[in-house]
Amino acid sequence: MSTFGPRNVSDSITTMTEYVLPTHANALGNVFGGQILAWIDLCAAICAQRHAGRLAVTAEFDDVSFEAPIQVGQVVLLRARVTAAFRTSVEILVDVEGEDAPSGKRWRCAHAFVTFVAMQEVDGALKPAPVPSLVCETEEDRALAVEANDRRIQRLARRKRRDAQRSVG
Ligand SMILES: CCCCCCCCCCCCCCCC(=O)SCCNC(=O)CCNC(=O)[C@H](O)C(C)(C)COP(=O)(O)OP(=O)(O)OC[C@H]1O[C@@H](n2cnc3c(N)ncnc32)[C@H](O)[C@@H]1OP(=O)(O)O
Repeated sequence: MSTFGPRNVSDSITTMTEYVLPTHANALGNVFGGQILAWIDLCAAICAQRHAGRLAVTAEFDDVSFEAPIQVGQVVLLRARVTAAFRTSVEILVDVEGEDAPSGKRWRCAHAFVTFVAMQEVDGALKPAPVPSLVCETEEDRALAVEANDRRIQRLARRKRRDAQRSVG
């Protein structure tokens, strides 16, 4: 059972804006995929912790594909939302867009589903802790929550297969 009351999807929506500097970019002048993943992780972590009311750690990143590049001098916009809350874990969707600030032009760059697990300290060690349930406010929220259940089933099946392979090896 959750130690906190239910929370709305809108309570934890998190946005971040980053300016792409030369230190973020590869030799082509495009932002590194790994840098985008780091920003996704941070944005999702803030969102998960806002929902959970606790520290939360990254458990799994689902597949991420980079649909269009973002270049030095352009802007990266990230928006994270909770799509589903389970017992101790939440699924977060992060959408990433590029923006050319002077013209206002925006384009879709990437999206990722990331699972975070809420943690609490027990006898000096961090252990998974219950998260509040999620209140869907819109039709889109409800659709994402249904799809999140399917993704969770697949994710946990993958985890089981990995664990089984490790115990054999
Ligand atoms: C007090 C200290 C103050 C410190 C003040 C510092 C403040 C500043 C903090 C900044 C924070 C920023 C955070 C950024 C984000 C990181 O960078 S976090 C760093 C990277 N991540 C990690 O190091 C996590 C390492 N992994 C682990 O610790 C453990 O595997 C986990 C994720 C806690 C899971 O532990 P476990 O023993 O397997 O737990 P288990 O009970 O089996 O499962 C718990 C839940 O995890 C889910 N789960 C586990 N593995 C998976 C998986 N692969 N896929 C999906 N779900 C999974 C389970 O389904 C379950 O969910 P529920 O069904 O309960 O909803």
